Amino acid sequence: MSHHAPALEATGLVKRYGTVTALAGIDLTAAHGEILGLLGPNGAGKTTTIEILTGLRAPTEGRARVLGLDPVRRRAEVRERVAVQPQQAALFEHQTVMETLRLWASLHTDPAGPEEVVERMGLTASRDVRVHRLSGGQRQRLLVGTALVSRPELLILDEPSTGMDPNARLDLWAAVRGHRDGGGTVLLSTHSMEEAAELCDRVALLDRGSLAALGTPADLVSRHAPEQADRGLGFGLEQVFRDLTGRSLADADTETDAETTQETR
Ligand SMILES: Nc1ncnc2c1ncn2[C@@H]1O[C@H](COP(=O)(O)OP(=O)(O)OP(=O)(O)O)[C@@H](O)[C@H]1O
Repeated sequence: MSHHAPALEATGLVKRYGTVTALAGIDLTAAHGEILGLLGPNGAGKTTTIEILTGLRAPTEGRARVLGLDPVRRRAEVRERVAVQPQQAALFEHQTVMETLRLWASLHTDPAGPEEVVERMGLTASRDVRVHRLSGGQRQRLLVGTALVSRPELLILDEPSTGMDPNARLDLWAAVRGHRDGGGTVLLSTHSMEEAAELCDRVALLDRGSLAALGTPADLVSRHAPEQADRGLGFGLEQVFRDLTGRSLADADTETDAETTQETR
């Protein structure tokens, strides 16, 4: 096992779709046991980065490694050790929360117990509820739970808190921290500066396919926006992004708030 390699490593990643440059040369690493956030507005290249790291797409140029493995060539091994939060379509609408988690557990040799996962995701009260009756935020948490069932060394989440109300978000954050505290590594994308500031050990600020900055939230704020330090790190990160790119993350965040209202029904 190549445990000395970083948990993930991207070197000079470029991705072009015809004339569109989605990634313009990104360098990233995450250490084992770290929560690394990809923070950027819509179209910054977060999903493309994740798709390359999970082997769904090959980069146009550059190199990606997860747990020391080439995600395209060593796909089978990567799939055993890396879990990606699945899409909504991976859920069966007529199954209950527990049935869903048991089904996912049955696909792995040494799964986490569904009971433990349901509790970690704050879904105990909904354990016997069918998927089609769950709120948007509950479905999201169930999807993250299905990824946790495999006890992955690396957990990859693409905008996991979309559609969640503030309490659901706290449950999600606790589960993500729990995974890290158990030795796992987490890569997550977000367009919420608050989520990046509260949850991530280090944050990569992505803007139009380029890395604007990479560091701990506290370091980024003290280096680029020290005058904002006492207004909170989330606010500070917004200012860092604005200073470095001349644009705002907040526009993207308004969209999250609109989605969040769907949770209450
Ligand atoms: N299959 C594709 N064909 C053409 N262009 C694409 C394709 N996928 C992504 N792009 C473009 O690449 C850029 C980066 O997109 P990407 O989805 O990685 O951004 P993102 O940061 O994840 O944004 P979002 O929050 O909207 O998902 C965008 O300009 C997007 O339009």
